[in-house]
Amino acid sequence: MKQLSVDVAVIGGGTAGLSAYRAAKEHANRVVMIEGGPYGTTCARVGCMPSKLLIAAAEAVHHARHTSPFGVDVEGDIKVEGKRVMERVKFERDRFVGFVLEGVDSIPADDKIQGYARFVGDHTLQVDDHTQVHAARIVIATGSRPAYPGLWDKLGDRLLINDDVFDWDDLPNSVAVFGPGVIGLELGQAMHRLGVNIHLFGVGGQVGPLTDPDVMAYANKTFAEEFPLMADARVESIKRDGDQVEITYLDDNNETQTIRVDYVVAATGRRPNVDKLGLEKLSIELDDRGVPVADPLTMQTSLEHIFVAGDASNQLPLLHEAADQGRIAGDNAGRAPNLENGLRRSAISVVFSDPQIAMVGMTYRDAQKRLGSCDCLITGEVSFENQGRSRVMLKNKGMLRVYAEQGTGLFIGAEMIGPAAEHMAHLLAWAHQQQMTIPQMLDMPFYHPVIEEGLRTALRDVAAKLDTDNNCVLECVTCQECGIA
Ligand SMILES: Cc1cc2nc3c(=O)[nH]c(=O)nc-3n(C[C@H](O)[C@H](O)[C@H](O)COP(=O)(O)OP(=O)(O)OC[C@H]3O[C@@H](n4cnc5c(N)ncnc54)[C@H](O)[C@@H]3O)c2cc1C
Ligand SMILES: NC(=O)c1ccc[n+]([C@@H]2O[C@H](COP(=O)([O-])OP(=O)(O)OC[C@H]3O[C@@H](n4cnc5c(N)ncnc54)[C@H](O)[C@@H]3O)[C@@H](O)[C@H]2O)c1
Repeated sequence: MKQLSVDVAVIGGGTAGLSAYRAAKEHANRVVMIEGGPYGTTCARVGCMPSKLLIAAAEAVHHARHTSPFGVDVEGDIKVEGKRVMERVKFERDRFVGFVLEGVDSIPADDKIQGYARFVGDHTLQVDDHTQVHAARIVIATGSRPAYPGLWDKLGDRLLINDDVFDWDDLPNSVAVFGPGVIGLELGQAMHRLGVNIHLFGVGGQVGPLTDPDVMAYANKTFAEEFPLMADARVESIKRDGDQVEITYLDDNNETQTIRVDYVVAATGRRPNVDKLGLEKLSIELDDRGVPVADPLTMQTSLEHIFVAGDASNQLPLLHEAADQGRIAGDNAGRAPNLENGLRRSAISVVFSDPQIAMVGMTYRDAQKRLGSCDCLITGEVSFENQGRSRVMLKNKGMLRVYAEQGTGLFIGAEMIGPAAEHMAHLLAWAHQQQMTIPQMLDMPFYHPVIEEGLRTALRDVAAKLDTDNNCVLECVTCQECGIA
């Protein structure tokens, strides 16, 4: 057994791990990064990038099929060649992975250990059966993996996760996607537009990551008009039938329907990879998902020498968060015991569906919890259905709701589905991080004719409800009865 003593060991060589390794190296002499699987990061290999490549192909065919309302007819059949679609997805994906691998190659060989690590002591990691690493500080950056009901394993090779989709050589005929969350919506809609016969099944009516019931209802209706989406599906059975899967469910009219599909894609959420790390051997505080609880500003856990970052932290499983958290965790693991608070940015998330979905700052659910009970939450909204520029471009589907604090007028969050949501979300996230008020946001320039004029309408709507003499927030935050002391 090889024995190594190091200042910092980083478990995981994904986005968070690479970021942590680089940050720790700024302060500590001996830093190692332990990676059990392939290098290249989840984002580039099987996440953000290949999913957006598939979506780009779907957008191309969708545009080609929807020129007629502009008075433009495309002659002849619009053909999707699945093999060429997947060739481009994989070619471009490999290019992105290649850039990551170049970065990994530039790390000295002595700093990289191949194998899966697990704790065998507070400061000791066992890597496969070949190396023991004794580390003064440790960063857990092990990412996450798809989570789905174990019973589905009986579907064998007909059950797929996102990783498998991006390895297809051709597009299949039919797919049932379970989980209309972020991955399910993005992949499901893209496959549908590329000609795959899809059914998307959810539970409890949840669509995307939204928490605002009005925006969620709009999203549900919009996507269900385009392809079969059962957000509250009553699935009675899922069984393998030869090379297909047979699914029986009750439709909205309570009638039994049976479909046969080539594949089931499980997009039912992801779980942090912390369950096989031997954490039970440590006296570390865990949350209800078994994830080490960490201070979001330092990423330090309840054990002062252990830090956590990226999807493994169960905070915000997004790429830019993984990079930020990795930097903070690595920096502090390197400089310990002199920790520094890192920069945590305003929350922003985007679903690359069409229309796009985006959320900024506090969710509606959290805003309601914090301010709703004492009537201090004011909201404004806009529909994009008659919004000038959106209508010009025939992108006039969607709604945006903004949330603010009564009295102060502080902008606290927004949820939306609509055109250019990725860009609007950035404007809003920047305003949120600058702690701007609704009147300050309305003082900013708005060009004409742009989709952002819709945002201005929503801001004016909330501004009309703002009463700056009202000190209800002050009363609310000290209100013992409503539990917000
Ligand atoms: C289909 C899909 C689309 C997505 N799209 C977006 C998007 O558009 N925008 C966005 O912001 N986010 C997106 N995400 C989320 C984003 O990809 C993740 O938040 C991000 O990649 C997480 O990075 P990470 O470093 O935490 O994990 P990873 O990159 O997964 O790295 C973790 C690494 O740890 C290794 N590992 C695990 N256990 C051990 C162990 N015991 N020992 C050693 N090594 C170990 C793994 O092999 C892995 O390489 C998407 C995710 C998916 C699945
Ligand atoms: N554009 C992006 O930024 C992007 C894209 C993809 C993934 N991601 C990240 O990856 C994470 C995981 O994505 P995800 O889509 O797997 O998770 P998710 O939590 O967004 O969605 C899971 C969905 O599956 C549903 N579900 C759970 N069990 C089910 C069952 N048995 N049958 C049917 N539906 C079921 C849930 O109700 C939920 O709607 C996201 O939270 C996000 O952070 C981000």
